[in-house]
Amino acid sequence: MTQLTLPAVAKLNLFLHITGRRTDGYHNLQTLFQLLDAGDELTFSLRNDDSITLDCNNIALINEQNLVIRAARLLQKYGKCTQGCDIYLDKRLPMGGGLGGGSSDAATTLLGLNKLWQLNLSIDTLAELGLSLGADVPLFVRGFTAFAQGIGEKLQPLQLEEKLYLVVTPNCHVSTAEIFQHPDLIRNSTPIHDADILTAPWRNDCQPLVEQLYPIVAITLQWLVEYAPCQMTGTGASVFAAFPDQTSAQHALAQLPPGLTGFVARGVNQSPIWPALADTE
Ligand SMILES: C[C@@](CO)(OP(=O)(O)O)[C@H](O)COP(=O)(O)OP(=O)(O)OC[C@H]1O[C@@H](n2ccc(N)nc2=O)[C@H](O)[C@@H]1O
Ligand SMILES: Nc1ncnc2c1ncn2[C@@H]1O[C@H](COP(=O)(O)OP(=O)(O)O)[C@@H](O)[C@H]1O
Repeated sequence: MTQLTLPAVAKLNLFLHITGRRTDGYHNLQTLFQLLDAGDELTFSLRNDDSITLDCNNIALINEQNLVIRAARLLQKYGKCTQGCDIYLDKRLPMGGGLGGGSSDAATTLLGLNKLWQLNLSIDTLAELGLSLGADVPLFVRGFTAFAQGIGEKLQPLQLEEKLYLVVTPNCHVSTAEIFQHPDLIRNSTPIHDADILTAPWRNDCQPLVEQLYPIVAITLQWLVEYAPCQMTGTGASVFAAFPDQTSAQHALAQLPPGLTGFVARGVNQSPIWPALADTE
């Protein structure tokens, strides 16, 4: 095999409760990660030398800081690999939207190059490598909808109803680091017990602060709530609501006010990367 094309799906945080702050500045949280069937796509092509290159439909993303490049270099070093690759990233997800696009791209890179370079590293090893790139990366390496604790890396798979979601992104970029550093962030929520995950009230502790700092997020939620109960995902700025069917979701999408972008996607319990990887066997 010399070439591989794989999806890098988005996630929603159906709830996000922040239960404390660790001494290293990271926050302990409890969150319900819902994978979606929509996202970016990456193509990996084997090279004869050890160079790693990135091309992308968004030229602003072609740089050494891209999580795709960082994941590829990390894996090449860890796996003592003498091969390189050319990577093409088809960026489709909004960035800085709390949809985990960068983390998902990194995870797909780890999984894809593990296969292309025939490193045979375990999923546990890839998840651990991924955690050094970002708190969300292990979720996408494992590729299942999950209840997460710790800083987001302690994952417990969950089977949820695979609902249809409308995801709406206002034209603003929310920095995850800015929100977690803010003095007004709610960071003392009472932890919920595993048994109460599906019944406890679902809310996002970052949402009140983000609505205050970025009024456009509050305005977007006010628009969406006219159609269905809605919430913010991650540290924003994207918001989402579940719809009973394609017709009603597409109808709301068609009414989007100027300045907002959106897409409809289905929640999935397992990432489509698993069947895609299996097809390459
Ligand atoms: C909080 C979540 C919920 O999904 O937000 P989103 O990024 O999706 O919006 C994620 O876990 C984020 O994951 P990720 O985006 O990979 O975070 P990282 O790069 O590791 O960290 C970005 C910044 O957020 C802070 N951070 C992140 C995760 C966490 N549990 N506590 C934190 O305090 C870190 O201090 C860091 O400055
Ligand atoms: N492959 C990538 N895709 C998107 N963003 C990336 C990528 N690599 C690095 N980044 C950086 O990470 C930031 C947050 O990206 P993203 O994962 O889309 O947001 P979030 O963590 O809010 O879901 C971007 O603004 C960008 O600077």
